[in-house]
Amino acid sequence: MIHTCGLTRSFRAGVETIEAVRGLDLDIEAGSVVAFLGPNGAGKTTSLRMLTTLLPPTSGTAEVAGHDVLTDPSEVRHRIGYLGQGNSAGSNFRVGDELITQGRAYGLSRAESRTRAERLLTALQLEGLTKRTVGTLSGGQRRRLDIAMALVHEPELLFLDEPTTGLDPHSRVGIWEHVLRLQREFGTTIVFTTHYLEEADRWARRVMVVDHGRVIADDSPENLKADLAGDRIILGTAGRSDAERAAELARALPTVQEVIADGTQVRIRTPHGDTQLPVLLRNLEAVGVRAVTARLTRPTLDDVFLSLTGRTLRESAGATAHPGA
Ligand SMILES: Nc1ncnc2c1ncn2[C@@H]1O[C@H](COP(=O)(O)OP(=O)(O)OP(=O)(O)O)[C@@H](O)[C@H]1O
Repeated sequence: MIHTCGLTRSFRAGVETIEAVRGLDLDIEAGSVVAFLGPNGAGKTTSLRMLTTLLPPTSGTAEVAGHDVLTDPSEVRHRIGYLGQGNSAGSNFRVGDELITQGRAYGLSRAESRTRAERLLTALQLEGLTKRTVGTLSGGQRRRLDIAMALVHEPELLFLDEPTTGLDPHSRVGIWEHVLRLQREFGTTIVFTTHYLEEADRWARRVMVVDHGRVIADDSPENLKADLAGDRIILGTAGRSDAERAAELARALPTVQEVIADGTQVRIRTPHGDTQLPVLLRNLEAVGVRAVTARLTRPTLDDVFLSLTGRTLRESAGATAHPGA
């Protein structure tokens, strides 16, 4: 559905050249749900804008929904839906009319536009608001209308740039449930950007971690967390010598990534904490060492970002990426 090769975009800002996207190579299959996750300025929006034909690349190629973004932009646009950051429909129109007009703009007949508008309003639970003017909607309702607008021409591929930023947690979950239901129903490919780690983790099947214009990791959230961060087991023991003995036994376990004995505590990093913890407890018991406490914590995508870059995404928030070279 998306194939890019060496996609690059730089901007000139005075004497400075900002390399916003540096050689993006992508292969995204139809029906995927893919998240671009990265700090401010990482190049997520610039990537989406190139893929949606809104911004020409400096170099490289991109084929989206079977068409080249540079030589066939209108074919691409007919096949995709795009929800930009902070989009919002005009405020004086009624919700239903707004959607019908959008359908007409895509060349649908009035009857077809109306049918699709009704179906989308129902799917996005906006049917009770058809006659309301857009300006009276809440933030979450307005964002759902924006999504309906991006879907009215039944695109094969939907790009969502920070679809839930600024919404309350309840509305955020609601929006994702709607989008993913549509995805299941129509097989739409979804590509989205987000700052919310938990959204990428929960809703995407594939996460591309972006930093300084490059993809630095690309896998399912589960694999990223297991391979790059690992679970943490924290054992409390009755004394230092018990902790040292426990650390020795932990190091002997297969696939353990890191073991630190710190006073009476032992911290263990492993990709399979849930299966390693009972084994470790059994091994401890066999040598007469008692764990006073045992805790298993699962990693987050922020732990993944930390292990890749030495920074947390939260630390990076607000920093604009101008890496220089
Ligand atoms: N029109 C422009 N002119 C100059 N620099 C730009 C322009 N658009 C983007 N940039 C720069 O390119 C880099 C990447 O920006 P981009 O908006 O793609 O990042 P992002 O990952 O989407 O960030 P955010 O999460 O804050 O939206 C940043 O350093 C940004 O300042």
